[in-house]
Amino acid sequence: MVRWGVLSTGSIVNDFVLALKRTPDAELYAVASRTQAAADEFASKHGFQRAYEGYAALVADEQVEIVYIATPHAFHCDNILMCLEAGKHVLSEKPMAVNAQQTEACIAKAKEKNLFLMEGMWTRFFPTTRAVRKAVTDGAIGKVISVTASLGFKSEPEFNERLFLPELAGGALFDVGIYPAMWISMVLGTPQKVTAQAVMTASGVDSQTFATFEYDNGAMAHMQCSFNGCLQNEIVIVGETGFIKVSAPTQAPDTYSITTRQDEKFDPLLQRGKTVTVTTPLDPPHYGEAPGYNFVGSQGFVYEAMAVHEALKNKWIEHPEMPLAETLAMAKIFDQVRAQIGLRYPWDKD
Ligand SMILES: NC(=O)C1=CN([C@@H]2O[C@H](COP(=O)(O)OP(=O)(O)OC[C@H]3O[C@@H](n4cnc5c(N)ncnc54)[C@H](OP(=O)(O)O)[C@@H]3O)[C@@H](O)[C@H]2O)C=CC1
Ligand SMILES: O=C1OC[C@@H](O)[C@H](O)[C@H]1O
Repeated sequence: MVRWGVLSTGSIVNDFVLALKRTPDAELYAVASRTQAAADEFASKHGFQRAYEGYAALVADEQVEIVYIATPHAFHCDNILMCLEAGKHVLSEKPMAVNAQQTEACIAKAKEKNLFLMEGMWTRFFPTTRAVRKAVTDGAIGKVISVTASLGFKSEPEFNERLFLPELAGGALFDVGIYPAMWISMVLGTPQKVTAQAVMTASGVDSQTFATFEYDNGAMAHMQCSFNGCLQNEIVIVGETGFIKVSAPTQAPDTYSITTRQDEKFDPLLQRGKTVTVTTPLDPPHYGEAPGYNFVGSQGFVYEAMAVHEALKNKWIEHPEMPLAETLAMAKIFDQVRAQIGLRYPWDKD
């Protein structure tokens, strides 16, 4: 069994824990909150054995093997370092940290302590994502020339204040932009050049950011994220001999289609070819019909939790499907995007 501890009692921890209950070999051991009352309530709702006031108290518990961190973005780095220092493996919600310098510090500490660390890019472990990655790697659509990826929804401070507060590292880029950015990164790797534009809120975070990634091999990608409205929420990967579309919700995908040249009659201008659509239903299968979850597709956290268990069993300090180098590379790209769009947080130096 893997003894899990979770930091915070917020919206996503609820969903993660519901999925953990369905993950083989997961033991819901401890929860910590800023207040004892919230920790107690969460523990009794979900059946945790220990409930702690303060994150440090949970981290001091020797029985905890791995900690799932789901605090606001601004605290991830401190939380991760505290856990690693105490000898705990860590799964941190996205983004791992709020700039490249912090991300580097977290990765260095994990390596120093020989402990597992991963940014919670749960999308990576869905069967659909894995199938798309394999199709691209196997050359099903030929050399990739472009990726367009978007994720956006209408949000207001009333929905969740943290999304709009600079002191919590709010903004669309970190909250949702990281999903399309990581889809692009999975397919094309790290871009050589990035150009970005944004719409800013009165509170000083980005409510919408669009960025273009350019690659030395001639490929290009476009990333869109928004709190101002529902974007297409689709991934389109175009290769020289076909294309792949991943349907919404692309952060928790269950469906993709692949269109390839069927034969000599393929007409590129008509975009017709042989299209195969593949759906891998979640369990429970339907979006919006998973009782108790706050977010669509959260049943799919099982895949991420299983990947973490696989890593721990094999004594890996990182998972090959969401490697630390990729997290760091994207943190560096996001530093550039933030500089270009003027997204500054209180701790940023001039
Ligand atoms: N993978 C996914 O699908 C999703 C991932 N996320 C990620 O999860 C993380 C948390 O998001 P979410 O659950 O929506 O956030 P919430 O605002 O719902 O919860 C955050 C929790 O962090 C704790 N916290 C500690 N310090 C503060 C502070 N100063 N202000 C507010 N809360 C604080 C609180 O728990 P307590 O009081 O118990 O200590 C709070 O409940 C983020 O990294 C986010 O990007 C979010 C949604 C979906
Ligand atoms: O990761 C996330 O996915 C769903 C969004 O609603 C949420 O704000 C974000 O943190």
